[in-house]
Amino acid sequence: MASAVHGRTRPAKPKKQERNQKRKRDDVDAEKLEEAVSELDLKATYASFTALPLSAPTTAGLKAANFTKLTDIQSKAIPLALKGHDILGAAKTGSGKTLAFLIPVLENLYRAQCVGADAGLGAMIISPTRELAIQIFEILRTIGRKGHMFAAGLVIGGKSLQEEQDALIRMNIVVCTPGRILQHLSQTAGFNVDNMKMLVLDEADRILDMGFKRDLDAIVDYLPPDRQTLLFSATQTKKVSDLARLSLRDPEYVAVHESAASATPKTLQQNYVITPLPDKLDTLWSFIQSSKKSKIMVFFSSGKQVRFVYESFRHMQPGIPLLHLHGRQKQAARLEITDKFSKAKASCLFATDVVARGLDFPAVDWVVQVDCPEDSDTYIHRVGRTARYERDGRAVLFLDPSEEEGMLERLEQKKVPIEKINVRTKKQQNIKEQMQNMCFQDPQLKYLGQKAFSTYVRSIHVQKDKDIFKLENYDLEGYASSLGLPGAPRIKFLKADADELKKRKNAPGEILSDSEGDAKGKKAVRTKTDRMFERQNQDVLAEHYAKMIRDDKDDVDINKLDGEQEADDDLFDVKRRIPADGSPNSDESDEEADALDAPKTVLIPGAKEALVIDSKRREKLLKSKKKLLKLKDKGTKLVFDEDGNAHQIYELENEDDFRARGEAEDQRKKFLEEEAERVRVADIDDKALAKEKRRAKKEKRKERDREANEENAVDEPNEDREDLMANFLADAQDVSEDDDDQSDDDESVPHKKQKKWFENDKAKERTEEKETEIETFDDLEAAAARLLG
Ligand SMILES: Nc1ncnc2c1ncn2[C@@H]1O[C@H](COP(=O)(O)OP(=O)(O)OP(=O)(O)O)[C@@H](O)[C@H]1O
Repeated sequence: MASAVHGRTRPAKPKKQERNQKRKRDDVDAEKLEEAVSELDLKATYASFTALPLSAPTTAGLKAANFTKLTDIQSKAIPLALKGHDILGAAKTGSGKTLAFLIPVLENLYRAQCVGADAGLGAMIISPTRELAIQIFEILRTIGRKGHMFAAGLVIGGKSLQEEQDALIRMNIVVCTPGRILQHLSQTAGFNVDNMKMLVLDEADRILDMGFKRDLDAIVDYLPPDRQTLLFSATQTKKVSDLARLSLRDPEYVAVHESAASATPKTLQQNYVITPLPDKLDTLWSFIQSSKKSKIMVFFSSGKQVRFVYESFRHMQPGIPLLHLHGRQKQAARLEITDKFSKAKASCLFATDVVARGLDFPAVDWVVQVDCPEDSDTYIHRVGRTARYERDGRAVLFLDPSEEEGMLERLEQKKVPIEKINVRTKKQQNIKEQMQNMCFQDPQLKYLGQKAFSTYVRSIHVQKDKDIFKLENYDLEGYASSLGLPGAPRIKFLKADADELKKRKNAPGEILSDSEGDAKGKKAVRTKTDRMFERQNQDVLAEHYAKMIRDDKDDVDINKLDGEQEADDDLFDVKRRIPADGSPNSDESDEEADALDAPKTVLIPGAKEALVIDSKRREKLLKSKKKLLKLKDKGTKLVFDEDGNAHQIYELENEDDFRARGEAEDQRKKFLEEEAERVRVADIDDKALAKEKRRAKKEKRKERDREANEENAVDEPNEDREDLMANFLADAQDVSEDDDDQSDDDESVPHKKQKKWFENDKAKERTEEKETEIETFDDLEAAAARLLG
């Protein structure tokens, strides 16, 4: 079989004459096979591949790969599919569904002689993830390599569109992801799907759900309606709406395990442990410590958690190789990790649901679900990464006490047998202090912890099944502390969630800021802890802003970031000095850290009273002359006469002297007249002076404008400035917003322009004056943004 991987074609090229001879043989074979297939008895049970009317190349390929006996789903689905039926195939995880659709694809195209560039695309196999598409493609190559002439390819993105386009127009079979194939359907000239005979959706329920709905509907619009459609999944449904969307023709529902006692493999042992959210990492660490010789997959609900736990556990040297995988890593890194994990004997892979479905890692011993899955289907797919094809496997689910009842009910409805177990107290280790120390010493890690916290909280917030996930039931303060954070980060929810938020206004800890309240401009009450937290994270946020202008992607190694930060340290130190002990958290202005052991009393010269020194802040005050002046007595202003005698500014005149000068009333009148005249004269002078000053100022301003105009004549157009600033600030302010998890992943603010336009020297001077005091979160953002300038 010719194969085009990522757009590069690697044909196994027989000579032309040989090819023609082979074609003739295949034609004859195809006719015979057609006859044999039409005679297939659908009621019979086919135990071995040799019992099926399969082409010589497929039979040889299966044999070479040591596939001899059919699994249940293969035995039921393959004969139907060979006969051209549409199929809804449902069977447990690891039961061999991939061959159940790949064999019919090869065979049906072979019999139809849909081979060569002229034949166009014969079959499209869609997978929800790139990893799964690659795996399917590899199996297709394995069983197709013994003499099939099809051009098969993988179209999953991550490579140049042009390369893929060139290969795609020659393909007979394509394995693809929905987004990328849709792009080609709409953009690739010469990509002909008019003769397409088969459409296969692996993990069909996933591809049919909301996430892919638009892509899939658009793809189907391009495809010929008279094709054969095969849908497979371990959690397949017969939803009528889906059948209509795909215009299935009398589909056969093949659900081999429907009558089974459980929806999961018999060889899988499933347990759950009740682990309050703040203890989850302790339990996970303890588990890993006691399973160092095993191959383990650990599931989390977000990539941020995966990264944080991976980085922090790595620091703690668990004694087992750790790997991590999530959707925001580069494709090459993802492939390398899946490859490493496949080959590993003992290893622990932290992952998101990107590897929950379909992936066939050999010999996984344990699946651990640290974060409760969103529904029972996700649970089934996750645990299905172990106990595959008759092997044993174990799975353990961590449940917060509040999740227990709801989740167990859902699992029971889906026929998932699961039993409670407890962690041995002797084996349970407590790593909270270590986590805190690590976050304390490493702002990068603390930053990741904050992101992990906020993505977790958001993931709970958006969960649909509120019988399981009720945000107010979780101990979020405790959770933050277990991640090593000094307090629970404040989290903004989207405005659309306002109703939900209203219900949770009285949630414990008051850590959730009400976006509705924010929208109305109401200022939330900031507690002492809030202020402390905001201050303690200035380094981290500043680094985050810095990262926004770096071409950094999410999978950047944290050690590398550390290295990069070293170079930037001076810059950040100016704004926020790390105390001598090196601890970024021991900010002198933190109220908590402010208290002294015992108050002292100090006498300040000239002060009206003794000063009690009961805090570090007051102690610091002693060192500032300017501030001390405020406490001192103001003193008395005296004037000296020509003889050097001191007088008060206003001294009472001797009464006799006063009377000698005439009547008091006359003296008053005279005084008023003289003063009025003096004021009038002074007024004229003042006005002249003010006029002169205004003129000079105007002159100066004109001069400045002239200079600025000259500069602008050689610079970039002025109007860009405001836009750039607005764009940059809009991005920078989104620190606590995540979700998408994208804020620190897709930073692409143009560095050069920002630097150039962010602020001029004058503005810098002005802002530097202002930036000494950082009181609010806005101040903090502004300060961090200024650092970038
Ligand atoms: N007929 C067979 N004989 C021997 N091994 C088989 C056979 N069919 C499949 N397998 C093996 O069983 C394992 C699971 O197969 P496959 O990945 O197709 O399962 P699946 O049902 O698609 O699982 P999931 O629902 O998780 O996607 C693979 O390692 C595969 O090589």
